[in-house]
Amino acid sequence: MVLPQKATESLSMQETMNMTPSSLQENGLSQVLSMVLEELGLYYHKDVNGIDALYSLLQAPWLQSLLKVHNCLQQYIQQRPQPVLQKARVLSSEVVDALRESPSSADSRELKRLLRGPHFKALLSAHDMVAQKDFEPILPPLPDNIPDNEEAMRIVCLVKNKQPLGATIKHHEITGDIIVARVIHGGLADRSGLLYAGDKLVEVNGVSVDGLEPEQVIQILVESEGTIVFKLSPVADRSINSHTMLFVRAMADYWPQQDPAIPCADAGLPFQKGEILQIVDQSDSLWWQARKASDLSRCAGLIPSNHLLKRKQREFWWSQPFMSYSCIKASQLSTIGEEEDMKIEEKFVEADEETFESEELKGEDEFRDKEGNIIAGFRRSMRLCRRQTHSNQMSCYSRCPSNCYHTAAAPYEEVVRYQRRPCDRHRLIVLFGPSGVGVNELRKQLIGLNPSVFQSPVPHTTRQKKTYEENGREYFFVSKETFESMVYSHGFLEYGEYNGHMYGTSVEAVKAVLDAAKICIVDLEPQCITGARRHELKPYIIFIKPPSRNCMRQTRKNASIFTDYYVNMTFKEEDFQEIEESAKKMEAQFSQFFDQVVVNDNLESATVQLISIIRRAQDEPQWIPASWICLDS
Ligand SMILES: Nc1ncnc2c1ncn2[C@@H]1O[C@H](COP(=O)(O)OP(=O)(O)OP(=O)(O)O)[C@@H](O)[C@H]1O
Repeated sequence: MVLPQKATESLSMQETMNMTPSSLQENGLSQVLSMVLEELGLYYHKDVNGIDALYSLLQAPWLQSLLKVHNCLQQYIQQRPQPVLQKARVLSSEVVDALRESPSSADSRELKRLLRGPHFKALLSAHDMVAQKDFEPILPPLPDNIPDNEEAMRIVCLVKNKQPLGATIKHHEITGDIIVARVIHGGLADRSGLLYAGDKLVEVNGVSVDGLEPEQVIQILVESEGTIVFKLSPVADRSINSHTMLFVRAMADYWPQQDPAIPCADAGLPFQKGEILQIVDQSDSLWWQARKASDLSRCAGLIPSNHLLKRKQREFWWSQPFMSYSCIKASQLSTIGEEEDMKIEEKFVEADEETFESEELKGEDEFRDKEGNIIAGFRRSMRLCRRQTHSNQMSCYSRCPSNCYHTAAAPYEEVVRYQRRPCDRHRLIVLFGPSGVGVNELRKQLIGLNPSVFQSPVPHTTRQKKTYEENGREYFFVSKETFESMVYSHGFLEYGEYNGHMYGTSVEAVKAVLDAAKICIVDLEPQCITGARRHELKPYIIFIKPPSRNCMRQTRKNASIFTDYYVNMTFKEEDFQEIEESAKKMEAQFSQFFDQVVVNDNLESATVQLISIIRRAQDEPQWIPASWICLDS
């Protein structure tokens, strides 16, 4: 790396710090940057932590170019540029004509290509419109009957178009005057820059609002066409809105039209769990303004503040009649009583719990790669343990059949855009879905197709090692005490008991896969998702959704369902029904955690889709909880 020479005329770091903002602007940021670089040069050989990275960043050509652009723009901000000509578009066409007739060269060809580009043409057209002050719409002249003593009044003319005005009004609590309650960020009133929250409304289109109700004023606004003229008494102490931009993930649904408490339902922003919102105004402690990250061009809408939405959730939860139900039915889980009613066809292989762990079944219980090596994480006992735990834990007492609120959970989760660097661990990939939808099959497909990229963690168990097993291959075989101490230290993503033995997927086993630079794929029960949402794993959660009933009938003709007591049992209508119902409940309860949803219709296409989603999850920017980044640093 070439270090800069210390110029004799440069300022020291201390002098740089002492520069006033105006002197900084005069000297230009790039000059300051070169001074910082020189100063860093002095420390370069002193082995100061992180100096190499900072040095290369400051020297980066893109940063230098950006600074040049910044300096040029800075000049224009101060000078208020005047257009040199008003018909740049015409001039550009003339230049293209002239170039056509002149001898061809590489430069002339490039210039022609640039000038004929649609973006460049549009830019010149925009330039001409600004230069000619060709602004639409033309506002009418101010009324000339404004009394001289009304200098404290402001007359605002807004041209009504199809958009709403973007402001709400209300009675002042003490004076009873009609005042602007709030101006919606990005709406017509906000963009005009002429209406502020707290302004007192005096007249609308020449009609005095004195003694009118806000609804009557709104009626005048609704009925007026074209221009609306407001006469306002400006608010004395206008609060400067700092407009802190914050992105959050909605952890609950909100429907303004169903909320009687919202100040203006039409100004509300409906949202669903999992949607990313940009909060643009938090100046009101009860009603924030936000817009959806998926459509930042729209004007903002009202949403309940964190505190208010939490209160609403609690109130809603308590207002529901009590009823217990299992949020997610343990699919295909049969009690002994139910089993008696089941018609067992001859071809089914019946197996008891012991048989599942017996030597005879070990072959079909295992999943091997092309070389015949065992691939961990697909053992039947582990899956049965999960199912039993699932059935024991998932009996969720809820008062809201369609929407199981966690009253203590925050309704918004702050998120940031995260781009994994190539040197970072891969993100953990979590697949989940109703039992029987094909989560394991898809996991198998992914690992089978590319075992050097995808891997599942090796689970832990307290059961005895069999003669053909190896510690760390099928399972990590540990004592009950070790297992329990791992449970107490939150060392498991999921764990449970089956047939008197403990089974679990440890965080360390997942980290071991990630540390080997592989992509770790786990199949988790939904109730384990919150526990898996850790900064060091940065899980990317994919919900595997069943296709339509018809599609399941068609595609699962030769598929066999995995039950506690039977292997190779074909799907029945009630199995499909249970899968559908479980999926609906999972979506209602956990959709706020979904990063993606994949419909498992055709196995091949669902696998291809998953591979592409996983690649994007690792290589492209994604929204993740801000706390994961804070904890990282
Ligand atoms: N898209 C598909 N088309 C056809 N068959 C499928 C498809 N996806 C899965 N299957 C089959 O459906 C059956 C159940 O799948 P799988 O065992 O993966 O379910 P699961 O979601 O892991 O549930 P469980 O853990 O209860 O077994 C298997 O026989 C599997 O091969």
